Amino acid sequence: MLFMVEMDVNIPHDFDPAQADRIKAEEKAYSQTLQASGVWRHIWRKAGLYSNVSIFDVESNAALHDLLIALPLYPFITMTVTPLCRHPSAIHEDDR
Ligand SMILES: O=C(O)CC1=CCC(=O)O1
Repeated sequence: MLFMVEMDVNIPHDFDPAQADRIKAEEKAYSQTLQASGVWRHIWRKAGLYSNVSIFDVESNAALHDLLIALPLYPFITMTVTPLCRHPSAIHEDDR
């Protein structure tokens, strides 16, 4: 099952910068592990924003939920989740 997840990150200005850097490093490692596994298919920065748009390929809504709430930055992220399905004009076999 494919989902588009838009993540807007908002770390409070008075949050400890060293702790923020540690959490960002954990987030990067977590994200890159899931990208390598194929579950986190795409991640794109929204230009000019501390936001990304990501595509996940997971087995179920519950699997996506578990993955998202485990994000190290989760307490600082506002998310929008959109289920996706294959477009009839898609030419790439993995767009499903
Ligand atoms: O910087 C972001 O958009 C938040 C984020 C998600 C995965 C990652 O590595 O950073």
